[in-house]
Amino acid sequence: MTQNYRITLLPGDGIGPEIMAVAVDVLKVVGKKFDIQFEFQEALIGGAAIDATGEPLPSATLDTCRNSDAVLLAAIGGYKWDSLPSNLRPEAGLLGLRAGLGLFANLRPAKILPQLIDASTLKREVVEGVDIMVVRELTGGIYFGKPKGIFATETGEKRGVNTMVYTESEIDRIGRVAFEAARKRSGKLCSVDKANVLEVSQLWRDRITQLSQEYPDIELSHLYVDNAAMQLLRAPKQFDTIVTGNLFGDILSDAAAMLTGSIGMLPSASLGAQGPGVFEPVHGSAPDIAGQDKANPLAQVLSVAMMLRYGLNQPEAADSIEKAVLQVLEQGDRTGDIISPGKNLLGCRAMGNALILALEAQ
Ligand SMILES: NC(=O)C1=CN([C@@H]2O[C@H](COP(=O)(O)OP(=O)(O)OC[C@H]3O[C@@H](n4cnc5c(N)ncnc54)[C@H](O)[C@@H]3O)[C@@H](O)[C@H]2O)C=CC1
Ligand SMILES: CC(C)CC(=O)C(=O)O
Ligand SMILES: [Mg+2]
Repeated sequence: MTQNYRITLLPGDGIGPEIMAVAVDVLKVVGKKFDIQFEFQEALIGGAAIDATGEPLPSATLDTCRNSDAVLLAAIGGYKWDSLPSNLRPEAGLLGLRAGLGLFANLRPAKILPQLIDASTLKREVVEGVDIMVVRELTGGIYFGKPKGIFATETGEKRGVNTMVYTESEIDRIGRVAFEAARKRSGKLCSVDKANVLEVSQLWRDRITQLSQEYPDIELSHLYVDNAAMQLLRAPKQFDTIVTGNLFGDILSDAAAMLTGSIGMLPSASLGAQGPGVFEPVHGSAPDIAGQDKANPLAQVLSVAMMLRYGLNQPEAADSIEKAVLQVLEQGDRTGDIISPGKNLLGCRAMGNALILALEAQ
């Protein structure tokens, strides 16, 4: 029986529309292959939404997303909107989407693919076999805490303020996601915080430690975030699942990306307790290469695979996409972000075409 899904597409800004076009082509082919019917509805977010409506997240966009089975987001942001007040910037649209859909858990896998071992800036023996899952809290912490703003002091000097806040329940719910993820993987969980300095991190560490009593089969460790950043580059294979707050997870997942060869390879899934998830690359809108057909669409395409696996329960279709990605890499196809002497340098569109051929040939 044909399965029907309504997918909201949020292409956003910069390279967003270029990589989204590839993702949609891939979904159409996968739909035919697995007898899945996708109904696409496109909506505005970020700079594109600001230009059209004056707001980074029009309420119509949130309604469209809520009224769908899954949301596929590319990226938002760009130089054009950088001087707007923070509540009107494209990034506010992204944060509003995450909060509006209650997407507190962001899963960011960083796995080195055998074909890309020599594309990492780290030595082969350091990265070979790396397979990390960063579980990042996504709707709390310093990106959402209050007070926030730029205020004038009594002397008239400006003072910028953001506040890192976590409640016990926010820590517990992301902690549970991470312990469960670790249980499905190798049973090791590392919690990353800054408990030597921040009270919010002391609470984080206490709660995660407390929670570990419910998961006696999971080996829990704790690291301060500065050490964790260093360890990720020194000996990344010591990590399996990492759980951390919003800001630390944002930074550590970009660092983890470079273990895999390029940030253009890393997908993510943003999930809540119920309702549609948002599936999006880890990277941003790459304004430096936008409109030049240079973007790597693979993080977006692998986010489609995460959507099929985690959002729509279509694991075979997800497997098929991941297999096609391995196939194009195996045949030597590379976009310019991946260090690859002697390989076929392709643009975004051509990489998409190669993927389609690989899917059709399966
Ligand atoms: N989820 C989102 O929509 C995110 C949006 N942003 C926004 O994106 C804009 C640019 O931010 P940046 O700090 O430059 O981060 P970025 O991730 O957009 O780019 C960093 C570097 O990686 C390269 N890169 C990123 N994705 C690539 C891809 N798929 N293929 C090839 N190269 C790729 C870029 O060309 C750039 O040199 C900003 O406005 C920022 O706020 C940043 C991160 C996440
Ligand atoms: C614009 C940021 C809030 C988004 C980001 O960097 C991310 O989610 O990785
Ligand atoms: Mg980021």
